[in-house]
Amino acid sequence: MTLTLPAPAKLNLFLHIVGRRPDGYHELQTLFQFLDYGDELTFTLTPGHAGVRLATPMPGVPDDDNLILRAARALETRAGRRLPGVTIAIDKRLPMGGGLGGGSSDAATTLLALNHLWHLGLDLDTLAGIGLGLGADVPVFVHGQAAFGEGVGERLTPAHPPEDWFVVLKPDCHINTGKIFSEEGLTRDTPKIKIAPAFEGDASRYRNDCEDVVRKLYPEVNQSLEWLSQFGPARLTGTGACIFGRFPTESAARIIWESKPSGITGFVAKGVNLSPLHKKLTELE
Ligand SMILES: C[C@](O)(CO)[C@H](O)COP(=O)(O)OP(=O)(O)OC[C@H]1O[C@@H](n2ccc(N)nc2=O)[C@H](O)[C@@H]1O
Ligand SMILES: Nc1ncnc2c1ncn2[C@@H]1O[C@H](COP(=O)(O)OP(=O)(O)OP(=O)(O)O)[C@@H](O)[C@H]1O
Repeated sequence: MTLTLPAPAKLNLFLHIVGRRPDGYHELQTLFQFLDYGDELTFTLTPGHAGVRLATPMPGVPDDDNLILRAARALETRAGRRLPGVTIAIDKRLPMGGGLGGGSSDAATTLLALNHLWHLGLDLDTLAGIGLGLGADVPVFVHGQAAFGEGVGERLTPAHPPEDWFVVLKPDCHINTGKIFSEEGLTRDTPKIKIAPAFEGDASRYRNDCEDVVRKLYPEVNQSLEWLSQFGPARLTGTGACIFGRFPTESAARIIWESKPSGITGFVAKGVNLSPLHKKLTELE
């Protein structure tokens, strides 16, 4: 049996750092929305062969560190019994370390796919709990609904931001999340907002507290933000390196995309409040 499922990107439409936990992790307030663009994972049951293996290893990521295998193993441990073998092939489209949550999304898709194929019957809260052990962004991908995130992003309240179109640009640099969170100059004391539906539709109030530090350290990001800002508000997602601009229609987004400076990669995609993963799983039922 074979199952092919999407692992979509996320955007942090805004990202406020509101404090720091005793363990050093930063407390955030963020608005997550999914994009109808991402990786694609194909799961094939191999009952004759025990174990989980990757059919397409990822350059630069040893298999044992790959969040896909780590998610599968965490699920096996939770099940506490021998499960049919599975081979996982990956069509990797999301840039790594881009702030689009690619690795976390791959992990969430793996948790949901194997829960289905292995007939484990675990609910989304349980899967999100397992996912949180793999990364702070995994729970939102497991739940599959646009959401306000608090804590490190694991306390989620469903949200309904406008489903606009985005130009996403990937400046030519790699940003390590841990490095940004350890920068001295990072804003860490943004006052907590009372999370209100009025805030989610008001894009003029969206801000990313990592942006100033990232602009200073990575001139490529600064230049891309300056360029995209000519056409409307442009923001960093996560700790970067990707940035996004919001447009009301696909054609408006494509016109800007076509005129981007040479040497910048990226894509055009629609913001969606139901994850394409959950849409596909519902269609399978
Ligand atoms: C920036 C976001 O993408 C926003 O959605 C996420 O908070 C990042 O979450 P993530 O990718 O799971 O982050 P990780 O790769 O686990 O974090 C790497 C490092 O960044 C720091 N880190 C991360 C998240 C957080 N809320 N506070 C932190 O201080 C920690 O030192 C951690 O060891
Ligand atoms: N399946 C995977 N896909 C991508 N990266 C992975 C995967 N498994 C492990 N990694 C590791 O995780 C790191 C971060 O990758 P990812 O693409 O999730 O970053 P990101 O988009 O910045 O995520 P976030 O927004 O959650 O910080 C990579 O540099 C890589 O070493």
